[in-house]
Amino acid sequence: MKAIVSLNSGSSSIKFSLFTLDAEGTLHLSAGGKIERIGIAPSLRARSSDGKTILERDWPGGAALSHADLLRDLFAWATDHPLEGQEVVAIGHRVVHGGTEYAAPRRVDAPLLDKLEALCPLAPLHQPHNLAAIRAIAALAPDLLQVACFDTAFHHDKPAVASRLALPRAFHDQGIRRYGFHGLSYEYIARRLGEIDPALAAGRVIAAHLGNGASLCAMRAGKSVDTTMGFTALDGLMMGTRCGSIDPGVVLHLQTQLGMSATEVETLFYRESGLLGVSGISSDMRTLTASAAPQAAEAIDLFTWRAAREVAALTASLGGLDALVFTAGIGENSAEVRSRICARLDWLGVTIDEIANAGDALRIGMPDSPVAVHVIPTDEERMIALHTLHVLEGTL
Ligand SMILES: Nc1ncnc2c1ncn2[C@@H]1O[C@H](COP(=O)(O)OP(=O)(O)O)[C@@H](O)[C@H]1O
Ligand SMILES: CC(=O)OP(=O)(O)O
Ligand SMILES: [Mg+2]
Repeated sequence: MKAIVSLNSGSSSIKFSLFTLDAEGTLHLSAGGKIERIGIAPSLRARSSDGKTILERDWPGGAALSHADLLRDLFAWATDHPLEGQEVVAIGHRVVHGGTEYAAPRRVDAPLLDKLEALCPLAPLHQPHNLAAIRAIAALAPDLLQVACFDTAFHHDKPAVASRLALPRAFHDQGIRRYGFHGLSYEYIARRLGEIDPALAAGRVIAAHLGNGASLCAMRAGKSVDTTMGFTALDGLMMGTRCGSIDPGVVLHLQTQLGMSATEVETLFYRESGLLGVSGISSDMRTLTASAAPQAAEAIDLFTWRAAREVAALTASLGGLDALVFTAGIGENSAEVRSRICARLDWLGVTIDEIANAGDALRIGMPDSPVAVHVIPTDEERMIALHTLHVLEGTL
């Protein structure tokens, strides 16, 4: 049976899925897994579609292991365990930055890789891992179709006003503009909400992708009209290790007054800030919600305050709000974070049923809440597989 593999390298995780293709060309999940807590204490778990664990592994003392190290181990395991009766015909990848040029999934070739390589400085926590995985697979299986699916693509056609920075025009013209990320996740959420509640999906929706990277997307009729991330995945919300939006005067001060180099500022903003920097304890929300330290509470407070504030800002972009959807690692699993964000949005008509919320139910809004509130698990891997299938079929 033909199969498609999806690979999604996030900032703290590597997620992967195997989908088989039936005679009608429909995808069926066969197995999936993730390596999580990369940079802290990586662990891997993969399950078959019936929920059985097929692979479990820890890397004790593995905080220093990079995405590349862990991918190497994963590929070594995959090579030692060939799939019986399944022929992988394509591998789809999440590639975080597609720049101005790539607004749709693309078959990978050498010129494309060179163009994407040039975007690495704009996504240092992601793009290098995304491309390293593509190159590693190309070395193992040079004839295998590989497809790049861009996080930026979903936002490509958002209104001009949500794409422009208030800089002289020449900077915009050379690509210094607001792109937006987590697009595969938002595309999936838009589709899924369309299945769950088509009328709601046709309205004004804010999706909150709260993972190690975190952003919001304002959608009207399933299309992105605004988003909190911009030129890079550093903008917008406070994240696991990223500061999110920051007064540009701080950058100038760090460099001119504190003598920090550009590389030091990059490390500070991408890797040492956010939940990790404010708490001084961890970038991982599970650790912080379990901690009694006041610094952990302060980090969570700042995270939820920022998220609520940005929901209000995106509500202005939409001219009102019909639904708020939580997704990704924190959004799907942390009732406490959802509750604290929604409590700050009570005035906007976001009122939740705490019992449904505590149970991670699909619908957590009060029945009479003016704004519907949902928890929808994202599935970037399925979106990648669907795009890869379209490229395979030549329909893209
Ligand atoms: N049960 C949980 N409660 C609170 N936070 C959780 C839970 N499960 C996962 N998370 C958080 O989700 C974040 C990782 O999200 P994820 O979407 O997997 O990351 P990535 O951005 O790397 O794809 C971490 O902060 C983790 O602590
Ligand atoms: C774009 C981004 O921040 O992705 P992730 O959430 O996987 O880190
Ligand atoms: Mg992610």
